[in-house]
Amino acid sequence: MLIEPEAVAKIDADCIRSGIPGYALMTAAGHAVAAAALRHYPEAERFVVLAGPGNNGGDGYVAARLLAESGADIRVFRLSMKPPMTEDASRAHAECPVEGLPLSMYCPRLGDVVIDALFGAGLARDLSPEVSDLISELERNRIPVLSVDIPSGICGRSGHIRGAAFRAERTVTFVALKPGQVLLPGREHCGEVEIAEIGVPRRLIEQYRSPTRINSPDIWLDYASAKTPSGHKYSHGSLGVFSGGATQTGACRLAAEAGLRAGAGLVTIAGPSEALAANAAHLTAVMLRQVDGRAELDEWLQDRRLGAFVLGPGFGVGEKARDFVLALRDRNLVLDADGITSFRDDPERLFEAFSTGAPHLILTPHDGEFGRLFPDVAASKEISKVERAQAAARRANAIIILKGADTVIAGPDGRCAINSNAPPWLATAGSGDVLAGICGSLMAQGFAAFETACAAVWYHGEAGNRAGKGLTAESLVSHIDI
Ligand SMILES: NC(=O)C1=CN([C@@H]2O[C@H](COP(=O)(O)OP(=O)(O)OC[C@H]3O[C@@H](n4cnc5c(N)ncnc54)[C@H](O)[C@@H]3O)[C@@H](O)[C@H]2O)[C@@H](O)CC1
Ligand SMILES: [K+]
Repeated sequence: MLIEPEAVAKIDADCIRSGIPGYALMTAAGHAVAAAALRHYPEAERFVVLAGPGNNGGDGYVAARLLAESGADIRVFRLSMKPPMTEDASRAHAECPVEGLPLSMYCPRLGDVVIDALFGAGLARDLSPEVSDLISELERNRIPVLSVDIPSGICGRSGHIRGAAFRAERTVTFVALKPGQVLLPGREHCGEVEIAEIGVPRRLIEQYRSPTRINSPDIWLDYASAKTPSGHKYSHGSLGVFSGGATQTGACRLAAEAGLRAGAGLVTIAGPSEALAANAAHLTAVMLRQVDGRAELDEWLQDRRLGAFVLGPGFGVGEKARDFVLALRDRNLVLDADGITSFRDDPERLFEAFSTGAPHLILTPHDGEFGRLFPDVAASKEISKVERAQAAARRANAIIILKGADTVIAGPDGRCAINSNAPPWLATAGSGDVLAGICGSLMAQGFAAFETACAAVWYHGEAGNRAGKGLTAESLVSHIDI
């Protein structure tokens, strides 16, 4: 479950209305931070709490008090020497026996462990040059940082860096993860994340559950494989994959092989006559069909058992792609690579074609392709990757798989998932073709489009983990296991 940073204050207020004082939450938060510091840094020579003006700083003062009580050497440096901005933080400050000094007086030294309690959910603007210089100095001296709630400087909503951000070794967060801890670059700045229970009742948290989730199998649980031993090959789904010309057939074959591995009963590559020989030389279980132009395509489409199509990998950019896509407007379609780029000059033509009915188009752009279809959305730097994908999904009435190390899947109804199981080595040539094939396969097997996209991205990541560091697109296919 994820919660948005804006929900933190609302949860606080609800707790107070339920008779749970804010200071009790802050005390529990401070306990969790102090315990993590002692548990993970037994070798620390001194703990240095950097305290901000709000409740994040308040958590820091509580942790400082507890660490002092445990006998640790502890220093506190304050961003501002004015009284803290909230009642709870003021109380935590008053009860802290360690005198706080101005931040400018802190000289990092070897053996320090920094507890970053400058800003959390309340970060509202870029960090000041003073803080950003300190961050650079800590990095230069390799001083370990434990962040309270979220590394200061990371936006909890988007994962973007506001001017600069701490690079924590560990983060102790409260209640639930925030999107900015799963999206890049925020995820990398958090280090190991620990979610501490601080006594907020589950029913209150549930009310503020974000429609954005971390991608995991419970999203597509309802689609547990319906295969039976007696099942006919068509009942497992029939997938069509379009091939490009004679010299560009590898990509469609990767998608087709991935589609078979992902469980489609029948996979057919449809390509122009000039590509038949190249495809035939490499295929065994995948079927082949000659489809040169629109007439042959229309004839093939008479076969209503074809449950989904993949168009794009190696297809070539141009009018033929546009024409084929429009012919597929009432079918389940995964549009990838060249298929996406073909609509760069007139994306509305694509959106219009798929504008009605339940979403049955999956678009799988990386950032560059995304910018071709949604230039205005891509250009707005303020919005998060989640918000970009959601805006695009609404406009296109499609499921968007916005690829990257933090792939985001969004549907037009606002549902969204952030994927986090992909290893870095998954970013290799042909990897996207494999993903498109898994998507097509699952749609052909009867998964709805959003669940298809979430499952495909996740299984693709799992295959990448199993294939290991030396992964090629071919070995990736052989590790698909659904
Ligand atoms: N319900 C929860 O989840 C709980 C949250 N708690 C803590 O409360 C935090 C949120 O507290 P707040 O809402 O007070 O917010 P913060 O403590 O993150 O910061 C808010 C203050 O910082 C100022 N500020 C924001 N960005 C700045 C910048 N770049 N430079 C200078 N000043 C800046 C704001 O004007 C405001 O005064 C959480 O991150 C967490 O640490 C805990 O105390 C326990 C309960
Ligand atoms: K922080």
